[in-house]
Amino acid sequence: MRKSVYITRTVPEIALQHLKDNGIEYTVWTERRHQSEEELIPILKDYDAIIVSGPLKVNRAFLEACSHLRIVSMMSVGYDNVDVAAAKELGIAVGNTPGVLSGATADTAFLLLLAASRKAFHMHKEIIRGNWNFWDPTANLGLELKGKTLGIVGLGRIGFELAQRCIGAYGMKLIYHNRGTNEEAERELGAVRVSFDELLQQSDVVSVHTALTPETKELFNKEAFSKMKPNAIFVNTARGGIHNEADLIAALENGTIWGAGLDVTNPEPMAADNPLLNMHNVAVLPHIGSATIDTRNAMAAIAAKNVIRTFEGKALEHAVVENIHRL
Ligand SMILES: NC(=O)c1ccc[n+]([C@@H]2O[C@H](COP(=O)([O-])OP(=O)(O)OC[C@H]3O[C@@H](n4cnc5c(N)ncnc54)[C@H](O)[C@@H]3O)[C@@H](O)[C@H]2O)c1
Ligand SMILES: O=C(O)[C@H](O)CO
Repeated sequence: MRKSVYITRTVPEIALQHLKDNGIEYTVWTERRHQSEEELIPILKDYDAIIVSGPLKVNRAFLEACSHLRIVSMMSVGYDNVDVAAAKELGIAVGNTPGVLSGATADTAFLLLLAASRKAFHMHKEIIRGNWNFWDPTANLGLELKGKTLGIVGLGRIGFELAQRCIGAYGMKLIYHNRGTNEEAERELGAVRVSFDELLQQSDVVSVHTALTPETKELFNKEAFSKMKPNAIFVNTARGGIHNEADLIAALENGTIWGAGLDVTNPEPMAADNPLLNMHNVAVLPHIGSATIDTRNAMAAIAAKNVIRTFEGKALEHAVVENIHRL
């Protein structure tokens, strides 16, 4: 049986090597733009599988048009752009790449937290413009993190690694809000589970690490920001849809909260004139949470192995929708 996979963006070589070693034909879309669903659907008629990197809407309509696919292999841990119920109904496996990217993404959250707390990105821009305002005792002042309270909404793999960094570096106290109890974090990091409102009220840093779901969509809105401390920093490395961007801008402009660090925005990319890009206490990155050489290699390898295992009729390395019905 012919086995072929379409890969929506250039991926690390290790993925291609795994596919070659297993006799799987592949095509890589090498242009530096994401193809639309409309462009992809006719192309995919000639393929048995797809490796997805990017914001492709793998919704019911897309899956129904491509119901011959054996697997949608996500090169990401997040799968909020996939209609999982439709994939299950149609018998299409869905794989993802959890765990291997937790450290790199936690590093990005930590970087954004530090950058926002010390206005680092703003001052970097000022230097480029030739504005060196140094040794001014009352200018460029930031916030310190030592002994402060870190509140994590969605304390899973990435949140745990961020907490380790904040506790190790600054002895921060950890509170969290989750659907369930994270016993490991309570035991190893002294985490205390609180309600969402208690977390907003008590935290000096609020970092969100849930998936984007109907429950978390715009969870951080005007009401949520209004409950936070005026010197609090909001960090989002999860998904831009979890915050309402207009409400975030207003909260920062009004001094409702102190600063923000964002690896994800709503929408992506954000407009070049977005006020967040010119705020002193805000650090923005273009969704690079997992973008290290090691991590992207590891993600690419899992994405390829999930395809290979599907063609072999084996359980996926990491499954959102298992291909078990094919065994
Ligand atoms: N910026 C990036 O490049 C990047 C990289 C990796 C992951 N992400 C995002 O980070 C998310 C988290 O990844 P992870 O591997 O840590 O996931 P995870 O599943 O290990 O952790 C998520 C946690 O959120 C909790 N949760 C889910 N819904 C909740 C709700 N409504 N209220 C409170 N808690 C809730 C879960 O119980 C879980 O503990 C991903 O879904 C993805 O969207 C972004
Ligand atoms: O979910 C993930 O893995 C990252 O956001 C990359 O899309």
